[in-house]
Amino acid sequence: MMSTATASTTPVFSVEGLWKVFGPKAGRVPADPELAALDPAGLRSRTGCTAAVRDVSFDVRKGEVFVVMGLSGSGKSTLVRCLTRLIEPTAGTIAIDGEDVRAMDRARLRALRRHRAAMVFQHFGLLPHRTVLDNVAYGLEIQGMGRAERRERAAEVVAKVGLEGMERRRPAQLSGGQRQRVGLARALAVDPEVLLFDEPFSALDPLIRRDMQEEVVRLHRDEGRTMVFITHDLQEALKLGDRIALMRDGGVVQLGTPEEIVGSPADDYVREFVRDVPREQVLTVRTAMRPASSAEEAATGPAVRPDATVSQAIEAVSRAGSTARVLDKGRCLGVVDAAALLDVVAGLSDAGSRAAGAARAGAPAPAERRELKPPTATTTEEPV
Ligand SMILES: Nc1ncnc2c1ncn2[C@@H]1O[C@H](COP(=O)(O)OP(=O)(O)OP(=O)(O)O)[C@@H](O)[C@H]1O
Repeated sequence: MMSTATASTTPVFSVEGLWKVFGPKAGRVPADPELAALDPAGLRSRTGCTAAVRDVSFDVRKGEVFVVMGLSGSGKSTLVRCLTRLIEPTAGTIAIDGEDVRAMDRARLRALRRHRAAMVFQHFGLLPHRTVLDNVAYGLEIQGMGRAERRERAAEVVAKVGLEGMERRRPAQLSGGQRQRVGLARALAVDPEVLLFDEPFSALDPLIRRDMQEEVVRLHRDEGRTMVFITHDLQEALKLGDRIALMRDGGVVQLGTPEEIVGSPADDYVREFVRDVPREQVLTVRTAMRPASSAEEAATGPAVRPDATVSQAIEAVSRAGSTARVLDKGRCLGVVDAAALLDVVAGLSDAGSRAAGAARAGAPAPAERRELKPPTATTTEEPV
């Protein structure tokens, strides 16, 4: 998504050294370095325990979509349920807006789940005998809001998620996608600070799934809502995530933007995970950019934005038949040419190989290149 620049760095959730261990005397596992270092099979045979979340630390920043991705059993649901203590953590700290979640009493926890961090589940959790409107109003009802006011508020949210006209239907009279919209509307109705999604779209057929993903993108763009989104689907993660935490065996193997995960995988596991991703659709032109070689090159050719994908730049370069300029607020940051863009598609563009290529050609390595001041040019043109 393009919204990273607008997300501030204030954390909504701040998680440090979090563990969730299932099994007998679970608490001894994080406390004992020898047990904590065992692999899943070793831990199970020594202790009978499973570390569903092992020593995980991250922040969820205000306004971002934070995706937790990983294969089945990697610990995604357990991790996200620990955030509001739907599952009780074994060790570590969790704060929401600086407040210690593990120190909250029952009343405070209830308020956290009702007002501050609402969960949207895969299986909707709708009440079958209630209408759409009353399902959406449910969260407001348990907050103690009066009937007229909550129905008015619910009607607004129902319209917002595209269910206008269906207010009086019951869940059984809706399609899967429509039911998921009701679930989403119910979470939104309480106007939570953060929305937590547990694989909400995995049961939907692909077209409806895409609709719902776009709904999430729209909500994020229009309302700047903070979201934590669990998925095992890489495409979904790349599409929705400002940042992605990739989990394996309870740990986070890499945390980064889609571009960082696809462009600089942390290890072979991540590399294998992202192998089939069309790189040009995820990596931005910054990956392929070099300083303009002349004032003329900085002043001519089609313009692209710094967050344009390589694929968009390829289109611009092909149409124009020339190098494209990367423009940010009228300033030329650098240029991209067809050869560098093709390198990205071919997977030859990671920092290591570019540095090696540059050294072979006797040119400065990328890190040094950034020191060079490219010729700048100002223009009023609108980049693609
Ligand atoms: N209540 C439990 N008791 C024992 N083990 C559990 C319990 N809940 C989860 N686990 C184990 O913890 C690990 C992580 O499970 P979790 O459900 O968090 O994974 P997930 O990534 O969300 O998987 P999925 O995508 O299949 O939902 C798994 O090995 C699972 O078997």
